[in-house]
Amino acid sequence: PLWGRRPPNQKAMGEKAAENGIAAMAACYQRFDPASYLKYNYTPPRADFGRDDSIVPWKLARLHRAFTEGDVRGDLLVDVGSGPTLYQVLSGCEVFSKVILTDFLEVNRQELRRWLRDEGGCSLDWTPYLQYVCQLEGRRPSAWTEKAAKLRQVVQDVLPIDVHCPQPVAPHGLPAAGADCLVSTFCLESVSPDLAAFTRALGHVGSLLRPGGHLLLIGALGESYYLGGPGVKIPVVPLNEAQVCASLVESGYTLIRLEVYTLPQDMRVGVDDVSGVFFVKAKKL
Ligand SMILES: C[S@@+](CC[C@H](N)C(=O)[O-])C[C@H]1O[C@@H](n2cnc3c(N)ncnc32)[C@H](O)[C@@H]1O
Ligand SMILES: O=S(=O)(c1ccc2c(c1)CN[C@@H](CF)C2)N1CCSCC1
Repeated sequence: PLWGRRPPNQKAMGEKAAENGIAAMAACYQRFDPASYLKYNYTPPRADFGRDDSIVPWKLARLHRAFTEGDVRGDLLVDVGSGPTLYQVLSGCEVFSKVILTDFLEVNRQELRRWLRDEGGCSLDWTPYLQYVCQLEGRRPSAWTEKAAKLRQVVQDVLPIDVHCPQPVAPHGLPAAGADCLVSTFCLESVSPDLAAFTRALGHVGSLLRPGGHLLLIGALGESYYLGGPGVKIPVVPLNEAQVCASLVESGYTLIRLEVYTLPQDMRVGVDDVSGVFFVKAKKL
């Protein structure tokens, strides 16, 4: 009889709801299409190297500065939730002797491996990105071929990852000492059903980082959805700066710098409802 049953445990109900939200998110990602995603976000007008107010120069310049201003050092850089993109490690590959790329989906890991093997058939030509970062480094743009070779040389592996697992990467996938630096772009808020899950995921990825290591985090502000393919609407947890800062502190990081970019109207092209982009440099306590 109902009156004889133990009242449902609030904690168990909360955990079940969290599991359901994460499972629903994973189901969305089964329809993610790398080629469409790259086209929506990494070709003009969003990826316009000729515009001073373009998001691309803004992001690449912040990554370049963060990797080269002297406090970030070590051997191993891990990119969390790489997707099918490489721009996020173009500066880091000059600073770290080992880079590990990661993603939840095999289709994205395959896209990355296609570029790394230089076999052709990639969905996007990264040359403009390589050339731009070479210029940031004071090199001539034609040095992009050397940078491409450098990146292919330092990438050690492309591993599966699930940021909702307390141990996001399989045992022995990474050295026991952890990574010296993590970079993650547009991942955590795009795979978490709510703010609590985003904060937990931040803590989980922190377990991959050695104490004193750095986290470079780029993400969307005020975004509630994006298109991961034609008709593939993926929910995003809308964040503001204060929530990003609070989640970092709650997950054991100390904030070094947070910068915000506000998307010009003509870059709001219907593939998402993002209003801004944040760049965070933080350190694991
Ligand atoms: C919006 S994309 C970001 C891709 C890339 N980092 C960028 O800057 O464009 C989000 C990525 O998170 C990955 N992802 C989905 N669920 C995940 C999970 N549970 N753990 C880690 N990554 C996940 C997706 O496969 C996708 O590649
Ligand atoms: O900042 S972007 O405009 C950008 C890049 C990627 C994303 C968004 C925005 C917003 N939706 C995210 C969904 F997860 C993915 N950008 C696109 C051009 S290259 C640099 C990054």
